[in-house]
Amino acid sequence: MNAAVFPVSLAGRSYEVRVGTGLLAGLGHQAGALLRKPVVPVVTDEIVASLWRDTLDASLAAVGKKASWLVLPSGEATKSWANLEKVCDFLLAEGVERGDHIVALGGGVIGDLTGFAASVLKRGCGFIQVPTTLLAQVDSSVGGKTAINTAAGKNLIGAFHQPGLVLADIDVLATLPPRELRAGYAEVVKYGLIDDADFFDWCEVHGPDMLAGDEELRTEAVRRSVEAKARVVAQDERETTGARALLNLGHTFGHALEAELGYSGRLLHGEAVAIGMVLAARYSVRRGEMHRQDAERIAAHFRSVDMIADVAALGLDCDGRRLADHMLHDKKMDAGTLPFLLMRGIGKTYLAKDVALDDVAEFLDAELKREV
Ligand SMILES: NC(=O)c1ccc[n+]([C@@H]2O[C@H](COP(=O)([O-])OP(=O)(O)OC[C@H]3O[C@@H](n4cnc5c(N)ncnc54)[C@H](O)[C@@H]3O)[C@@H](O)[C@H]2O)c1
Ligand SMILES: O=C(O)C(=O)C[C@@H](O)[C@H](O)[C@H](O)COP(=O)(O)O
Ligand SMILES: [Zn+2]
Repeated sequence: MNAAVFPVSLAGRSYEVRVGTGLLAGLGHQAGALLRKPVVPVVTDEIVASLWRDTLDASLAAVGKKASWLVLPSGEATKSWANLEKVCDFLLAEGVERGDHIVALGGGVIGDLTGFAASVLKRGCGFIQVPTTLLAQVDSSVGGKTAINTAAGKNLIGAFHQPGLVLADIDVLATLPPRELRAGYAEVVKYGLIDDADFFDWCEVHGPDMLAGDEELRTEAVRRSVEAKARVVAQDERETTGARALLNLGHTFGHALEAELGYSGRLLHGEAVAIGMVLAARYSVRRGEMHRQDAERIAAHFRSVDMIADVAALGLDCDGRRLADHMLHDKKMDAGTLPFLLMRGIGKTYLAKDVALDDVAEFLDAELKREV
């Protein structure tokens, strides 16, 4: 076992994010006293269960415990009211008490859903995030945003509820399909675009090898991302000062694309965010705030790792107004105005409060027709 530890420090509380290898196999020891009872409720999805269930069972057996499993379907549609009920009923049947910690083993879908269930179960019980996708390791398992989707939009029902521990095991990424790795990579690149131009340079140099499987580079990508996220969350846990909103770069555009496609799996969250960040950059160019070369450098980087950079390439059957209308549900909406994360350059993201949605709709019309 080999791990680095990153504390997430919040007002009066903190928890550890451990990044390394052998963490799932050592989960029983890693979680220690957080697991108070002989039976540990674990929520996961079908694909993760087929690959990693035995490893977790063995890790609990090593400390004289056993898992009780709830296995849900894989995919974004699982973040639903119906599954929230299922998880809560499962936890109640397992007799979970407030002081217990349940385990979320999976990607962002399982982490968001299980974390939300933990936030409402008896008004809040503990949970341990064991993220198994790159996206969940670099982003969703850290920071306590939990949620489900509704017909009206992404993550509209949820809570801030921090985990008691996060175990990001690089070993489990070995079974992740390339498309899922690339989707998670978008959130890695995001940290460079927000406020760390050197990290964006690192991504340009090392991103392809990291995606191809280099374990040291994967560890470095996860560590740097977790450090960046922990720093932001410590400043603004509940997204009230504007600091945490920076983590939403590309998401207003991206969530609109996900909503338009109905969480069908045609576009993964990270894929939508990659296109969304290119749109944010190009919209910043339109406002005269960013050099066109910088925006196109971002698009070129995503293309270089076989990701879609241009919304036009999706061939959507909608106009800019329709996408802009999805944005009316964005949680950043404040007194009828929607703040946007825009860029003054790579690593220079800021929250703009003077954006007119009509102008965004017009911009999107042009982007939807861009020649690609
Ligand atoms: N809470 C947050 O701060 C936050 C941050 C970013 C994203 N999110 C949310 O996270 C979700 C996306 O997460 P995701 O990309 O992890 O998707 P996901 O959870 O659907 O996982 C992606 C796919 O990979 C499979 N999988 C997971 N681990 C695997 C492994 N080790 N080997 C093989 N297959 C594996 C899953 O079964 C699934 O099919 C979205 O709902 C998004 O809104 C939340
Ligand atoms: O942690 C955050 O804050 C983020 O915004 C991280 C995002 O990558 C993530 O997709 C988040 O769930 C989006 O939040 P939302 O508030 O726009 O639903
Ligand atoms: Zn995201």
